[in-house]
Amino acid sequence: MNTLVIENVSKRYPNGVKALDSINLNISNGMFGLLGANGAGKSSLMRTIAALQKPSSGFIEFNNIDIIETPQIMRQGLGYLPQEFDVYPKISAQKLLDHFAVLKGILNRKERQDQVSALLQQTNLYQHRKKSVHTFSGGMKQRFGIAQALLGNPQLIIVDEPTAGLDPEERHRFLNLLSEIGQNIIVILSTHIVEDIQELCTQIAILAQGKIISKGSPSALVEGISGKVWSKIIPKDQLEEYKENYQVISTRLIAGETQIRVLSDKQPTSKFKLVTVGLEDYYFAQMFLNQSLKND
Ligand SMILES: Nc1ncnc2c1ncn2[C@@H]1O[C@H](COP(=O)(O)OP(=O)(O)OP(=O)(O)O)[C@@H](O)[C@H]1O
Repeated sequence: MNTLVIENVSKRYPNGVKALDSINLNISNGMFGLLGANGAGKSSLMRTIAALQKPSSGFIEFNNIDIIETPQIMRQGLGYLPQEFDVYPKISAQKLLDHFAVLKGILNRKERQDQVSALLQQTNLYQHRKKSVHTFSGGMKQRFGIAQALLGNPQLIIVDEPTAGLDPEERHRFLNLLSEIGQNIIVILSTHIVEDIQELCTQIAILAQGKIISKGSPSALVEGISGKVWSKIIPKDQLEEYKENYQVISTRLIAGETQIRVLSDKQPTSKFKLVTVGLEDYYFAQMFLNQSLKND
């Protein structure tokens, strides 16, 4: 079992932005989802865990090794698929993966060929191995990104917002691949898309303005607000009024009508219907409560 321990990690950039504020997380094998809006600090945390930047304070240990003191250990044992990974020379997928394998220090030719073939198979790209990666679809490129991240058998994989721009089928395929990999190692998936993590991640954390505002198993978190979210269709011009009187956590347009979802221990009025809650409701509720705390 692999373990990643993050204790009191903060990061302030030279321009004064505090991107991470006392982060504490304990992560072991499986898929871990890090959820947060744009600018919440997800990439800052991913880069810090990947030992690509040092935290301003705090402590990170991977399998009992201090990775702030010895970042090279982390960089060697890690697979990282950054947000921007889209620059490919015009050579075949197989050759490019072989090249990445050399960069990862897999110098034995036979070992390299075996790993490259196995990874192309695992990511379902073997039949496309002779094609150049720049001709691949978005989903194929992301799967290629995972193949390169898996070179050298890393025990920790970090994927930063991997599903942006993928169509539903490719997204599904990609997430299933990650979940398969997560059975034996730690996979950290950072995303602002709730559906990406609700079914596949065993543990999640929600990040807002550099702080973890909630963490746990998705089902336990969702259970915590079960029976407390109510919906109502309202005239659009009354939205502000409802926001003043109720804890409106989300608004959506359904078949041209405005539906609000409200957080409340009791049924607000007889016109409100109880909602079967999902992770998205939990996420919106947390964001709402976090914002209310800040406004107080
Ligand atoms: N190298 C940097 N120098 C200065 N500020 C930075 C740097 N990188 C990120 N920031 C700032 O830190 C905050 C968190 O950014 P970060 O990219 O970590 O968030 P994110 O959750 O990954 O967002 P996104 O999904 O938009 O990438 C933002 O205010 C951002 O402008």
